[in-house]
Amino acid sequence: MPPTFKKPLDYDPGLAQQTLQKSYQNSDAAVEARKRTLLAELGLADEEYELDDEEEEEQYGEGEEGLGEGEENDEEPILTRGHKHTNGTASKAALPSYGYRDLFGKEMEGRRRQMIEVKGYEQYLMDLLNRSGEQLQALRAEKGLMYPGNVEVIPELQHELRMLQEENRNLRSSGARASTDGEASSRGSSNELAQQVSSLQQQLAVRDARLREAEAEAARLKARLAQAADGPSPRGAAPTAPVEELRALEALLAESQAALQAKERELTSVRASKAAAGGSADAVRELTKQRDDAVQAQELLQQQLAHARTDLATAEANFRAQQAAMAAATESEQAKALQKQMWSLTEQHSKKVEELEAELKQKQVMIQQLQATKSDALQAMKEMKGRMAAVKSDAAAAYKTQLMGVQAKLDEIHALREGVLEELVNFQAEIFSEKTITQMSRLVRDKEISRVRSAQSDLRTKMSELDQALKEARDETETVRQQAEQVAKIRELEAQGQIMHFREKWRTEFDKRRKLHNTVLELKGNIRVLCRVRPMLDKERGGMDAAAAAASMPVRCPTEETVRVAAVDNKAEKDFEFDRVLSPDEGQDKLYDEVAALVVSVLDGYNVAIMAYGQTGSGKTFTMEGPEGDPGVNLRALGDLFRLAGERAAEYAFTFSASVLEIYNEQIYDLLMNGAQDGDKLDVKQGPDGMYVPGLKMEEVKDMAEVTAMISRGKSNRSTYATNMNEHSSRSHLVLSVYITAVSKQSGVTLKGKLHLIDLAGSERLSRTGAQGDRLKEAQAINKSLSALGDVIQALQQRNAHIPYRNSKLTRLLEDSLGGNSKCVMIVNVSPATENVSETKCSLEFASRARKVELGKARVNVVSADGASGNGNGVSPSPSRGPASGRATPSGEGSMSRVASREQMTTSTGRRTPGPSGLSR
Ligand SMILES: Nc1ncnc2c1ncn2[C@@H]1O[C@H](COP(=O)(O)OP(=O)(O)OP(=O)(O)O)[C@@H](O)[C@H]1O
Repeated sequence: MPPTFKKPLDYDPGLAQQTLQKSYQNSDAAVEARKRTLLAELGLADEEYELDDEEEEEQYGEGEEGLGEGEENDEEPILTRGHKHTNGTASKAALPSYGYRDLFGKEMEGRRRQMIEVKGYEQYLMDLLNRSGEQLQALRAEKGLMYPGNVEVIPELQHELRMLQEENRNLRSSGARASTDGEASSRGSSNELAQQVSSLQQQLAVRDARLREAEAEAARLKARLAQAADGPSPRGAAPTAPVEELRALEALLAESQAALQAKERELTSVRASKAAAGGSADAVRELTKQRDDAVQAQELLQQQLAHARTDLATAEANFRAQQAAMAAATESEQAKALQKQMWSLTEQHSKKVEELEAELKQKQVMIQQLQATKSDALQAMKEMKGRMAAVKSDAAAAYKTQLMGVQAKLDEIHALREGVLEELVNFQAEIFSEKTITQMSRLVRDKEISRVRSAQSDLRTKMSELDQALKEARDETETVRQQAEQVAKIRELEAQGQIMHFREKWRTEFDKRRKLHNTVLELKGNIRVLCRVRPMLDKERGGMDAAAAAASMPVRCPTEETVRVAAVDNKAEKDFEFDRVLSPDEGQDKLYDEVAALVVSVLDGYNVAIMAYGQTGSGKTFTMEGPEGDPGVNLRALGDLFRLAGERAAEYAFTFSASVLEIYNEQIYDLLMNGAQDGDKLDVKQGPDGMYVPGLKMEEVKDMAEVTAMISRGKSNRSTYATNMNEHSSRSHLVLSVYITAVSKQSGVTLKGKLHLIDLAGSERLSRTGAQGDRLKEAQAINKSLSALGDVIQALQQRNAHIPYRNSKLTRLLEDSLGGNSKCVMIVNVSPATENVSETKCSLEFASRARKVELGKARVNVVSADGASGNGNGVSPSPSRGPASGRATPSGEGSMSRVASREQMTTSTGRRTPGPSGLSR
């Protein structure tokens, strides 16, 4: 009975068929050889038993049919017709019956076929195992050692196969033995044969059972392989319909095999019963027939199974093809989507390009139009210019011609008038001569009179004509004048463009000049010292005229930077050098010219102090205030500031405010406050914008009128509490302060400048005054503040770490004006009188020392648009705090370099003389 088996993966039917055929051939050859041997042993010629398969089949069929159909042929030997050397009738009767032999041959044939099938099946199994092994190796190589158990299964199967092969060999040998035994038993009884057949069938059953086990194992392996191959794949499951069909067929095959086994068992039992009953050939035949039918049915089933496997292989191939197609379809769909996207992008891009091109074209058209308009405008301008030039030249020519005509007419009229006048004169002469010489006849006289009257009438007519001509000429002149005005207006319009240009240029130049000027001042040093020698007063001349008095003055000004004090009281003549020395004949304007630049820098956000120093009567008040009609620094400075602020009004919004205070006996008085004040109450403090006096009245001023009114109010308040104004003014310091805020209209940046204009108290020495009581107290106070000023100047000069600003109200107030972020001018006023020479020398020495002070580079007080304070050079966040920033590094590089340059300048000119080191007054 052929074993049932399942189609392995990649089953090759061609190879199996080849193997099967080969096995058949080998088996056939072996069986044939055995047959021949048996026939030879039986004494039968080959020819007698020569049957081809077809004949044999036919004979068997007929025989079997015959066995099944007719009872009379029961004993007829099956191989009767094979005896060819005998005729039909004679041989049947003459030859012995060989029925067992035929039966044996048939059995042998059946066994032979089974063996062939088994051998083919073995081969197939080997093939299957080999392929499975290869697939397993490939899978293991691909997946790693995922199914190591398979490796163990294959050797087991191989071992089992070897066992089966061994059994087959045994079967063959037992078959051979059975043949031998059958030969022997052919001489004996059919029972033995039946037993042998039974035994063989049992063995076959055992073998089939094992084969089924092997097949089941192979199926299990195949399933695991299929699982290993399909399981991890995400593409989907293999088609199940052909597999199910295959399984159904296999099940059918198994049933048929079971049925076959049952038939065989039945046959065995029948044979056994036959043996027991003495044999029943009919029953055996019947069973044999049934078995053959079953075998045929099995073969049919196997064919169906093969078909099913083929279908399965086809389905699998289709499935793979479908998977590949699906993958390809997915890829092609993606490609299509991408292509679609690309097309859409390309379309969008093309649209955009088209839009841009259209826009570009529009722009080009616009540019062309604009160019055309521009060229038209240029052409029109050109034409206009030409026409204007023509009009101008025409007008000028016409004006000239008309003027010449008018002039000619006027000349003519003048000539006529001259003629008429001459005639009149002649006529009068004639009249008078007639009166005196002869008596004219009345008639002649009347005639002459009428003639004269006629002439007069003519003259009047001519005069009226001339008046008319003159009027016309005037009208023409007016017309020409109007035309000339029009031409002038046109010229003015033309010039305005140039004016704007020049104004801009001027502004740039102005800014440059201002910056350069500030730089020059900075390079010169921050305390500039000017010396002013006042003229001799009448009372000082001693009866001398101005020229003689000037010639006798002990104080001279040999150069613009030198003042010379003559030798007096056994002291040698001495020269003092200052930044500028103003001689007695130099007026207020010259002095102001020297400080004007510093005054202007207040508008740029600098702190500036201008102080007049000198003994009483030396001209300090004259310099700062000035007499009526000849204003001093104060009013000139304010006038200048208002004027410049007006000029810069386009760029900045300026605010002016001012205060007037007095320091008397070390107390501060607010001169803008009416009535008596307690001077102790006002003190100097340091605020965010620098030094200030809390409670001091600051008034906003908008013009010079307000300033003048404010100053005179201050003076008036001062005089109310000062019993003797002249003496009082000599013993107090007067400070006029101007605070300017400039907000840039462009950037919003605020500049804050402060100007102190100080008329100091008289600087004469205490010993010289001989004061006592209140006078002594006043003198001591003055001495204290001026001494403090001297100490501050000395400390600054020596670049001390500590500057004693707090020693007096004056120095405290000037702290941010004598500091590093300010500009300071000291005007030392001196008297030229001989009796004042000693004090003059003291003042000049004091001023010389002050001139050596280097305050460091001045800084602008800036408040940015967002309110943050700063300064021009970024040194200090609070520029007004002089001591904190300006002198924190008194020996800083900038300061040193400036000193060096100044001293170098002094050496090169050789005119500077170092003053005494002490500052005592
Ligand atoms: N440059 C000058 N030209 C003409 N006169 C002058 C000049 N300087 C001063 N004087 C006159 O000298 C006199 C004294 O001047 P002034 O009062 O200004 O001195 P002072 O230093 O202010 O005195 P005090 O300290 O007492 O105030 C005045 O009569 C003044 O007119």
